[in-house]
Amino acid sequence: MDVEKRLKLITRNAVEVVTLDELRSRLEAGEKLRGYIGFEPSGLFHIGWLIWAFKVKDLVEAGVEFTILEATWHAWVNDKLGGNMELIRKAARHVRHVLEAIGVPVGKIKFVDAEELVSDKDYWALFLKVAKSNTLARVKRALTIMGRRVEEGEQDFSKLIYPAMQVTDIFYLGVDIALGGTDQRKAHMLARDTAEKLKLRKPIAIHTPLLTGLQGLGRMNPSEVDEDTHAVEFKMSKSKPETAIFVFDSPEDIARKLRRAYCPPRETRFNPVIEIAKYILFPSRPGYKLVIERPEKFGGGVIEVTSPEELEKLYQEGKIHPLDLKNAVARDLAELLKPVREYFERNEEARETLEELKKVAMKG
Ligand SMILES: Nc1ncnc2c1ncn2[C@@H]1O[C@H](COP(=O)(O)OP(=O)(O)OP(=O)(O)O)[C@@H](O)[C@H]1O
Ligand SMILES: N[C@@H](Cc1ccc(O)cc1)C(=O)O
Repeated sequence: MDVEKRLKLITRNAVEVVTLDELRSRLEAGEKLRGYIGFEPSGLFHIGWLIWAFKVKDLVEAGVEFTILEATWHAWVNDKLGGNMELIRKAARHVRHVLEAIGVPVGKIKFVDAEELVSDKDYWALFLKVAKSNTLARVKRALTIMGRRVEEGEQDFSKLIYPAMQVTDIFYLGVDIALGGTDQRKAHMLARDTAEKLKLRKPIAIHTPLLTGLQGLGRMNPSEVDEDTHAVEFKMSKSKPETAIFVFDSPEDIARKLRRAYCPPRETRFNPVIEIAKYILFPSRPGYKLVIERPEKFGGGVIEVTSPEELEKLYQEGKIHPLDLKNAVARDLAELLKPVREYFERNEEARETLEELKKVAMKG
């Protein structure tokens, strides 16, 4: 694959690449690129995670050597699953099953448990170097990468070391590319600045969009919501199961959840139904068309939408009714997730892990 093709594949559907020039020059130099993403194994796989999972697929296809970090210790620091490591590890296995079910080439990916990193004293030596290169104020500003407001992050001291651990992960794994949703930007910027101070190579950051939870913004006005507030309060999150569609949900559950979802007429900003189409359905395969049917009593007919831009335009002009949009999105999302449901039916171990996690995770 030539450089332009690889570049296109690596960057498509991403919100930003920091920086594109660095990525291009490393590709042009013919370097073997290594990338990673970390996640906190602490619950069930929601559809927001498909966005980064599709990007992992693109990166592997573009020849990037990829590692997935199961951030078990970070989940502990972040009070997930009551710090129960056995459950945290099960949650990590659940994610691996889902990735396999949606066609991410897990055989070509290296999975690393954070336990491995922290059992090496070199990791902690590196951690101290990272910590020494940064002020407490700077680290505090990055606390939103844990999905918490800064004040919450100060509740117990362990949380203050989380951002420096995440930066240390990047250097310890020696990756060129750090992938994550836009809520991870502060960790990646901290890593880039720290790299400069420690004379290490700056990681390139690739950020994918964040899917808004089904509750939307509630009574907030979209123009009043900044990126941090959106990430902490309104993104779809496994810690708030009522806001999420899970990848193993039945078509009926998907339809029911979407019928109740926030979807104000003509408003596309932070509209989760529009975003599911834009970030998940359109990128899911080339040539995808969203076919929206209008009931007979409202004049009938079918609208075929061929791009996210067209969808946004038609919706803003009031040419698509929210309920018709919800029905079309529910139908195609259920179809997209069929292989996941089938995988969980077939694979007993995956099903058992899922059932166990459901019991704990659904309690919130
Ligand atoms: N709603 C979302 N849409 C897209 N990406 C997401 C979403 N939520 C999390 N991510 C991405 O998934 C990765 C793992 O995030 P994380 O473990 O914090 O998930 P989470 O669902 O927010 O969990 P929690 O509720 O426990 O904070 C990160 O790169 C993050 O940016
Ligand atoms: N902070 C990330 C999880 C993570 C942890 C460690 C890492 O090295 C990378 C990512 C999140 O909450 O989504």
